[in-house]
Amino acid sequence: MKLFPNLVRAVVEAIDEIFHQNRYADKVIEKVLKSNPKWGARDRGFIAETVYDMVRWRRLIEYLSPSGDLYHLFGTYWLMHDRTLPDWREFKGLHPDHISRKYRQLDNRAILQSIPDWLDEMGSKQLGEKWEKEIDTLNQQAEVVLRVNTLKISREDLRQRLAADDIDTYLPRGYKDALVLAKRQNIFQHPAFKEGLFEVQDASSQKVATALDAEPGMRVIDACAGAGGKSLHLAALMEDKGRVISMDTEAWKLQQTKLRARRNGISIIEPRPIEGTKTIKRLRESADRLLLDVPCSGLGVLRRNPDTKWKLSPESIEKVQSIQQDILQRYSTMLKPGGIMVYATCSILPSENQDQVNTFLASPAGKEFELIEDEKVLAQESGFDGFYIAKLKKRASI
Ligand SMILES: C[S@@+](CC[C@H](N)C(=O)[O-])C[C@H]1O[C@@H](n2cnc3c(N)ncnc32)[C@H](O)[C@@H]1O
Repeated sequence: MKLFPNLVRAVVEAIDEIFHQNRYADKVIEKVLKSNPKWGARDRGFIAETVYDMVRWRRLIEYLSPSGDLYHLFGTYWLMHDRTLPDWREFKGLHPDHISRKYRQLDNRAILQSIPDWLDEMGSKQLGEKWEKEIDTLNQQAEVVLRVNTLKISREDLRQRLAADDIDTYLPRGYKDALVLAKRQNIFQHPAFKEGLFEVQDASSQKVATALDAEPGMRVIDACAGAGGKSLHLAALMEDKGRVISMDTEAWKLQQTKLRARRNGISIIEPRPIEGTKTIKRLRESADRLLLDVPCSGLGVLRRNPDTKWKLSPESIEKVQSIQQDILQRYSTMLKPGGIMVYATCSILPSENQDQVNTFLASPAGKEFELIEDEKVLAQESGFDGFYIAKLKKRASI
């Protein structure tokens, strides 16, 4: 594979901002790609994938590199993939045999898997023998999964429409609205996206709305709706009949939900920002179905957001866990007696998942609830993102 100086420069500049100025990888990549509209799809793909992969393998690269020089870091990354480096002045001082010897002698799992020590300890403590394979899987690149908007098109028809443009997809077993792209590409450019025929949503994430068993005509609250991925899915499952109240403390995210609903041809979504405790109290016992897709560490979606590894800390995880319990305690009051509530995270840590549900069930706020079932979705077993989905029922009043 030939390296082009301008593309390597773009990668190195992006890495500088992400590693040294602590900026978010997706934002930096977006800015870099915008800076040169002449780059074609292959160049863009090279820059984006190389930057993400270097972010993913940051700790290992820094360990193996002879120095912290950005070109040395890039060259080390390149050599780690058994590729050869061109004879550029910037790569002087890099020796493939030194790097491979250092790699062969390495037996520290946290460095090999390119994660902080505290994360390796936490994962191993909470997931036991499943941890090693899980972190290994979470270090691989994710596939691109589409959720077909069944309000507008069937899965088979969308598949054919994409195939006509040489976009091959496969049908993953057990996910009835999902299509997986055979090859990674920027699918947002396709006209079918602009027509609202699909959304990009991982297969594990597609299980969340399905777990609510929402029916047309019901009143559903999605209490942590964000940009609305699950609200859109819920509205499609409800055939755009009834009401989906999409709430979030970040009102700007709900603007996205609104735009996406329009593109999807959905009319039943009502965005409602959470302005304080009153917003919740006003909706007491008003929902047939309640989704709590709570903020979490995001450890189940590391394949998609590799820089999460470097942004998290034991303290930030502890903080998000207290928000999760607070949401369970206060928001569960919005469910009608006899209704169903789903608690979901994109984390694989029991402390954010079943432990939270058990704490809730043992508390006064949880005494009306019973756990119907829960699913601990590990990336190593599903082949998709790591998730947790618990389905609870509130006893009907007598
Ligand atoms: C996992 S994300 C939601 C993703 C979204 N459901 C989707 O499918 O696209 C969690 C969301 O919870 C929101 N959030 C954080 N604290 C909250 C709180 N106390 N009440 C409600 N939402 C909150 C965040 O702004 C974020 O959008």
